[in-house]
Amino acid sequence: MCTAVRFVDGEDNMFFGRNLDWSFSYGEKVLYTPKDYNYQPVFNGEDRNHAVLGIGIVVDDTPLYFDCANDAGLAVAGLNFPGYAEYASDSVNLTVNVAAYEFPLWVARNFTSVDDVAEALKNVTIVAKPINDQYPVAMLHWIIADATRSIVVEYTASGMHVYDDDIDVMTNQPEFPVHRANLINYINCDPAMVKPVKWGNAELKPWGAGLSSHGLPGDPNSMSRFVRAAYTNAHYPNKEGEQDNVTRLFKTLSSAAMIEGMSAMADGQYEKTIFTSGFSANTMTYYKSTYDDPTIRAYAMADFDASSNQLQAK
Ligand SMILES: C[C@H](CCC(=O)NCCS(=O)(=O)O)[C@H]1CC[C@H]2[C@@H]3[C@H](O)C[C@@H]4C[C@H](O)CC[C@]4(C)[C@H]3C[C@H](O)[C@]12C
Repeated sequence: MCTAVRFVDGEDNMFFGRNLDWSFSYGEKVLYTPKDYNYQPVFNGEDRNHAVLGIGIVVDDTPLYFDCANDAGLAVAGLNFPGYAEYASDSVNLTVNVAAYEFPLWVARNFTSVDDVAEALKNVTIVAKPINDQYPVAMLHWIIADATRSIVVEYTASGMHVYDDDIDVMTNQPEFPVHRANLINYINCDPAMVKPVKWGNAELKPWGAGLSSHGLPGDPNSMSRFVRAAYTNAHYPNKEGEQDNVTRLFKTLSSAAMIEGMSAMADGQYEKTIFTSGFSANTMTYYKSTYDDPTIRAYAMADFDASSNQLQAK
């Protein structure tokens, strides 16, 4: 399972991040695509040359991003959506065709705001074309975020769906509107300290903090993680400065992280949070920690060679 969140600090700097929950790593690294990299979209997509920084692998000299952000502060992450995602089997005339594997790169190379992406998506076909035989098409949906808002993009049998994500969270199946509606089941949850009550002659006193959020789901399934991440993200107090906001980002994501042994996949392998990654538009920096190395490491866009035309990995 995967979880993504977005928030802004008091000065409207966006922070965006995700947990990548899976049973194995693909050997992903922090990957920088300079503006002069020769990106050739597979179909008729454009390249407007924004520099891109994120997490991914390089296949056939193409950066395949799991999540990334660009030099304009626009970020995108792909999360599993099997059983619901259904891309077009071939390109469609008179539309902009984007292969599923290049979708995050196409978004980050071309746009400066969520509004611009949402407008462009009105005429986009996402095509089920694998990059090669080794990597089958991944069935995903995406969250796209900037300093103003986030959207969720789902391409299903009924075509393109773009949802305004006013809760700034995404996980996996089912569709975004189901997650959004399910939150109503938890509107009783609240961080306030519960006051003592009387039931008849008995005085009942809380035995500590936390009772008012009783019922918040603690299990790792996708709908429960959505509720938990939404609750944590919405109630975390505003913070000032880079360090406290990066802490906020990683702590919020840790509330929905998967611990090895909690949940097995169909093949019997346990899912775990392989890595947590995040982007600060405040300092244009990517951050990453892994399951085995929880140290949060920083990768500033400025530390890569912007004048090169070569992909750079760290
Ligand atoms: C497995 C990852 C999603 C994690 C997730 O959402 N887990 C949920 C588990 S569950 O189903 O809900 O149980 C996804 C996110 C991004 C994906 C990768 C990116 O899309 C980039 C390429 C795309 C290629 O088509 C396949 C390899 C790949 C390298 C993908 C492998 C895998 O599908 C990734 C890594």
